[in-house]
Amino acid sequence: MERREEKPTVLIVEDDRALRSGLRWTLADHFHILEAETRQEALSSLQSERVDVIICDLHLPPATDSITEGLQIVEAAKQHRPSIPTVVITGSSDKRTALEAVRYGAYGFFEKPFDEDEVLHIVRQAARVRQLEAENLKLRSTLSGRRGFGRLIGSSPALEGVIRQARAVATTDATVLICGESGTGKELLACAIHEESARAGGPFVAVNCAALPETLIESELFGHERGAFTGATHAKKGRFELADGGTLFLDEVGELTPAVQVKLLRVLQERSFERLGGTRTINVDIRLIAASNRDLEQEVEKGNFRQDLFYRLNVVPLTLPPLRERREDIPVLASFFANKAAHKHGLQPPELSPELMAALQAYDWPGNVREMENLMERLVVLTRGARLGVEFLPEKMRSGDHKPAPPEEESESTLEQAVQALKRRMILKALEIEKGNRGAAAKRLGISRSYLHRLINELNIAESN
Ligand SMILES: Nc1ncnc2c1ncn2[C@@H]1O[C@H](COP(=O)(O)OP(=O)(O)OP(=O)(O)O)[C@@H](O)[C@H]1O
Repeated sequence: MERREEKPTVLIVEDDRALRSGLRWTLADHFHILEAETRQEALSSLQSERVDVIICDLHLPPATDSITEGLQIVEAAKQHRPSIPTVVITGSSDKRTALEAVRYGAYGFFEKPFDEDEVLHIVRQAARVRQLEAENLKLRSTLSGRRGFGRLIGSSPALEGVIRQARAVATTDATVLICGESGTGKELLACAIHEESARAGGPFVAVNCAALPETLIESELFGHERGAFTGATHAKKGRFELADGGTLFLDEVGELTPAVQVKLLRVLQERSFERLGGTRTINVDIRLIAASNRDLEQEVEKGNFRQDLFYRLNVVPLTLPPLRERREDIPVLASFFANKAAHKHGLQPPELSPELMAALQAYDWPGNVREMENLMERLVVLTRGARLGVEFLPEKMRSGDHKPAPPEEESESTLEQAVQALKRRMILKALEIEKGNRGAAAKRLGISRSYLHRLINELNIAESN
């Protein structure tokens, strides 16, 4: 398998072709170069490729007269771990915009027409910062001893039972299927299995099958050749190729369309595939871990999921229980996430009051550990104090009687809260009508499947099967 040489990768996001090629020419000796013309193309590269530095024009189509497209790229780059430094390109009379971008989190800027030495210098510095941050992160996770199964906080018999089984399977190459409600830690467990396996030195590539638009899934998974479809301006590796030598984690595998299920089955049988629009057979050496928050056996019975594929995936089944079925883990998780949030926001680790602990213990956690993580961060940020109490808890948790919840619009006081409550209700209704099928629910709501997926995560919506 061909491997990219170890130069840092710079993604140039610029719709002006001449400027782009000038930058490529300036940087190509020292960096591996990727190019994009729009925000969408840039975000897709960020998902599928390792990018170390982004150079980005703030004025990108379709909104070339504003800087919103560029700022959204700066924002997306900040979300990566470690974050990806962005260097923005500005016009000569545009210094205020550049400073605004820096305030927004951009690493630096340069003006057009650009000076080659200056660009090379700033991009080198940005790449160095990224490298240092990556080393720092690695060091921190080694020092805190949280690698592999050590990342999973909790000591309930239920969690320990799953970890025991996972430990046994980690040393093998067997395909694993992890089931559990949304937010129970399926991806974290998959990553831990990878880190404890002989493949730990290879990549761990996670794909959320529900978050990818239906039209893109095949090319995201298997890659495509140049010209394979309109807009395929260059060849691209799929996630299977990117995971070569490591582990591929297919999250929400129950969301795959029948056509992709067939193709996946073939790949699992033969360990080889062709890119979209290609004829060359590509062989990969991967370990597959799949996950689903739906009961796949039921999906097979309903005819939504191929039985042969289910058997291929379900070699070693692991089930992560919901948080309400392992309440012993709640206190330690709450303290862990409170400390983590405090560290992130530069605050002292807070103490958790007994009233808060009692409320956390009594709650049912429909969004599981993810909901807990988000809540603790919110409490830490709002309280900014040495002791976390119940004053900033959502009403439904403070009363201790959260079942059944009151109609949310009535209990929400701001417009934003009411809108969120309405979104949540409509999404739950659509999912119920479509029996949990996210594609159909998205269609019913008139939004894309990936947007629906984002909303489900943002609003901590727990789906029932
Ligand atoms: N036992 C745990 N200890 C520490 N952190 C945890 C634990 N379980 C889950 N988390 C954290 O909770 C969040 C949600 O976990 P994760 O993304 O692995 O859930 P998931 O089951 O894959 O969710 P989804 O089905 O929605 O993709 C992550 O930030 C993860 O690190």
